[in-house]
Formats: sequence, structure tokens, C-alpha cells
Amino acid sequence: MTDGPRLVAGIDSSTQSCKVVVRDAGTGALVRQGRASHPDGTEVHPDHWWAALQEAVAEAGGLDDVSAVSVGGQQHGMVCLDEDGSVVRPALLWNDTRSAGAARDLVDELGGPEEGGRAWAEAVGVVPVASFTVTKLRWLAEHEPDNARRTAAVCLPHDWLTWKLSGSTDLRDLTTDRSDASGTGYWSAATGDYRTDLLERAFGAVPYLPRVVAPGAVAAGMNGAVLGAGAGDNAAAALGLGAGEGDVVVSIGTSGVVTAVTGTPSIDPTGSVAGFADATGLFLPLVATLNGARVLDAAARLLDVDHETLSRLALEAPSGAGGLVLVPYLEGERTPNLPDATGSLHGLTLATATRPALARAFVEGLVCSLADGLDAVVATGVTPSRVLLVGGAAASEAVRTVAAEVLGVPVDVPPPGEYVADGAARQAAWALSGADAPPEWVREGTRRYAVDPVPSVRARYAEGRSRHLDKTT
Ligand SMILES: Nc1ncnc2c1ncn2[C@@H]1O[C@H](COP(=O)(O)OP(=O)(O)O)[C@@H](O)[C@H]1O
Ligand SMILES: O=C(CO)[C@@H](O)[C@H](O)COP(=O)(O)O
Repeated sequence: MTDGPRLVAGIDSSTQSCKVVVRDAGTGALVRQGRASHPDGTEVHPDHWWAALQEAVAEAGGLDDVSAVSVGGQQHGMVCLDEDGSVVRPALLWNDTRSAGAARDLVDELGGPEEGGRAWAEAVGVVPVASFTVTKLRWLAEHEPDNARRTAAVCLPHDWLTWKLSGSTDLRDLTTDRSDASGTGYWSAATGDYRTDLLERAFGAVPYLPRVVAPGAVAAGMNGAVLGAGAGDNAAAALGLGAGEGDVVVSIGTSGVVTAVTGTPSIDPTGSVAGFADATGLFLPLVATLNGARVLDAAARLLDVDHETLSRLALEAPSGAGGLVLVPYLEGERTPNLPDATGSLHGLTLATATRPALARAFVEGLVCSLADGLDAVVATGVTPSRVLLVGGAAASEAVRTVAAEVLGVPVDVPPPGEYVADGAARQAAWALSGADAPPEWVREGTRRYAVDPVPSVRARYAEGRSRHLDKTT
């Protein structure tokens, strides 16, 4: 350890990659960073995350001079461990929809969509859909009973990485935090307790569960450094952005996500809004879609252009793309809960069969699906004064422009950065300080896109939204 400023590291083990930032614990200034890719697919062996983490850490100059580390990670992924601490099978990720039938069964068993939805929402803040861990465990019990029997502990991506960083192989050392625990479907943000009765109902047994570490507390040690509790990636992003009252965070990474930090837990029996916890002791109502930035990746592939050209093309077309509408359910959808849906293009005419109209329709379809998410979050009682737009696709000028046209509140785009990793770093600094609250880190350079309403865009999208074909089997 040097005599210089104390350094902290934040890690974002997200769907597509692992990112590491090393920051000054006192000021938050960025010192160095690294990144490594994850494999594609909705089923990934956790060893790939560990390898990517080490590669990203090496690119970031190592952790030897770092005093504290926290891990933010993609939520909900099912990591099953046997009694020796070995991984039982590749993790099923949040965007794996094979457990859609299990989700339906779990809701039916508590009384069907209305009564069952209310019962789940009241018990654990969420109504099961394929993304949540509890449904993946039901799927495992039904389809891979041998693997289910070997499962002595179940944890989430960030829990597993924190445990690996601690060097422990003892299941009793597994930890998680409120934000990620609240995405399992067997932990309640409202009461702060595991619902082992619901876990047993889903899985037929209660494997060992990680200890829930309080926000700002130390989870474990790592070669003389401290490990913070870590967080689900969306809670970490809110912490990295310093989101406060009136701020709604719209993140367009692999998932499209709308969240807000609130003082009371939310309960939505329709399941549109998940009643998660945040990373500071508050709550994080959240809407997530399966179709985020990859909708634009698909458009860029289709038009054989890069993202910058895609954005330029989209901005060449008028608002509304002449009536061309993309419903972006390219990977099925989670909100609305349509795991078997496919995307559709409506309003194709000779006039709209152009590259700019197609580019615009993809951008508008993506942003309109998130505008629906914003409406759902607002319906839980959040009053937004602005949207903070982050994630890979926030770099797109077309996305920013369309967001200002359809979201109905000013859109603030913070400077390009790794906000999940930053939130994890801020949490690490908090754990290091032992203080009651995270350190204040000043961030400058946010660019505002004023509201520029074009109501016809959402109205036209709403016409197309409910018309789609399901996947062929
Ligand atoms: N300029 C851009 N315009 C649109 N999408 C982009 C742009 N740059 C990156 N992306 C997309 O953003 C996604 C990565 O975003 P990120 O927030 O890192 O995702 P995740 O956290 O899910 O791994 C990729 O699908 C990538 O192609
Ligand atoms: O499922 C959710 C939230 O409920 C997703 O937001 C995952 O947490 C993955 O995030 P990204 O990799 O897209 O950032």
C-alpha cells in the first residue's frame, strides 16, 4: 500500500462484459479502468465471469494498492453450488426465458393472475416472471432433478464473485445485499426477510442462502482490503449516479430499465413494476425489458452500419418515421410478460421502406417501450422531475433525441461512464469509511435534452404494441 490517496475499486459484472474502475476514495476521481467481454448466451458458466473479472482487473492495473472493492452485477442469475462449493451447472441468466412456464405455475399455485399476483407482490414485492431466480429454481427441480439434489447453496452473480474475491470456499461465507436479494423472488424488500416457505414451494427444498449484508457494511476481507456488500447492477447504477428524489434512471444496456429511488416499498400486483430494494437502505421500484441496446445492435446489423451511422440515419427521418412502427420484442418480452413474443414491424409502405425510416422506427420502438415502463413507475407514486439516461445505448444521439420527444420529462445524459462500476466503487468507499452514508462524489458534465413532445409517436406505437406473432416452436 502506498502513502498516496486511498483507492477503491468498483466492478460491474454485467450481461455482456466486466468493467472495473479504480477511484480515489475521497474525491471519487477516476484513476484507472479495465474491461473484458463475457460470452454470449443466456446460460453462462460463472467461471467465464471470474476469468473476465481477472482480465478486466489486470487491464485496470491490478488491485494490490486498492483498499476496498465492491461488485455490482447482472441481477437474478441462478448460481447453484454443491456442498464443496463447486458450480453445479452453468448459471441461467435473467434473460433466459425457459422458466416462463414455471413462473406461470408459481402464480397459479397462489390463486392465478389476480389473486396469485397480489399474494406474490405482497410477500416478496415481485410477481414471478421467467427472469426471477425463484422460477429458475422451479425449472431446475422439474427438469434437472439430479442437479437440484446436488444444489447445497444458491446465490447470484455478484454474490458468487464477492465470495470468490474473498478466497473462501465455505458456503457459510456467502453474502448478498438487499438490492440483489430483492430480485430473487424469495426475499422481501419490505420486511428484510427471506421467505423460505416460498423457496421451498418452488424448489422443494431450502438450500443455503447468502447472508444479507447491510448497505455500507463490510462483507468480507480480501488480502488486507475490505469487500463491500455489492449490489444488483441497477441499484449500483443509482448509487453511482447519486440518484435522488425525482430522478428516474433509464438504463439501456442489454436490458432496458426504468428505476427510481423511493422511501417506501412498492407493491404492484400486475407485476409490471418490481418492488426491489436499493443499495442505500431505501427502495427501487423497477421496470425491466428484455429488449434494450440489442434492438439497436439488430438494426445496425440489418442496415449494415455502425451505431453512429444508425443514429444519423434515424435522425434523417421525421419523428414517427412516417408511420412505421417497430414493436421491439426481439427476445420475447418480460414487461409486458410475453416470453414467447417476437418483434413486429407495422406501417410498411413504399414511402416508409427506406433506411432512415427503418432506423428511426427501431429507435422509437425501443424508447416507446421504456416510456411505457416510465408510466408504470409513475403509477406507483413516483413524480419524476427528470430522466437520467445511461447504459451503452445512451451514447446514441438518436436515442437521446427520441427520449426527449416521448418521455415527457427533461432527459439528462451524464458524461459517458461506467455508472454501475462507479456505484460499486462508491459503496466500497462507504464500507472503507465506516460512515453512516456514502461519500459525496461530485460529477460534472451532464447534458440536458429539453422536453420536445411529439405525442403522435407514442400513440402510433400503442396501436402496434399488442399485435405480434409468437415464436415458432
Ligand atoms: N453508440 C451506441 N448506440 C447504441 N448502442 C450502443 C452504442 N454503443 C454501445 N451500444 C450497445 O450497448 C450495449 C452495451 O451496453 P452496456 O450498458 O455495457 O450493457 P450491459 O451492461 O448489459 O453489458 C451493447 O449492446 C452495445 O452494442
Ligand atoms: O434483470 C434485470 C433487472 O431486473 C437486468 O437489468 C439485469 O440486471 C441485467 O442488466 P444489464 O446487463 O442489462 O445491465
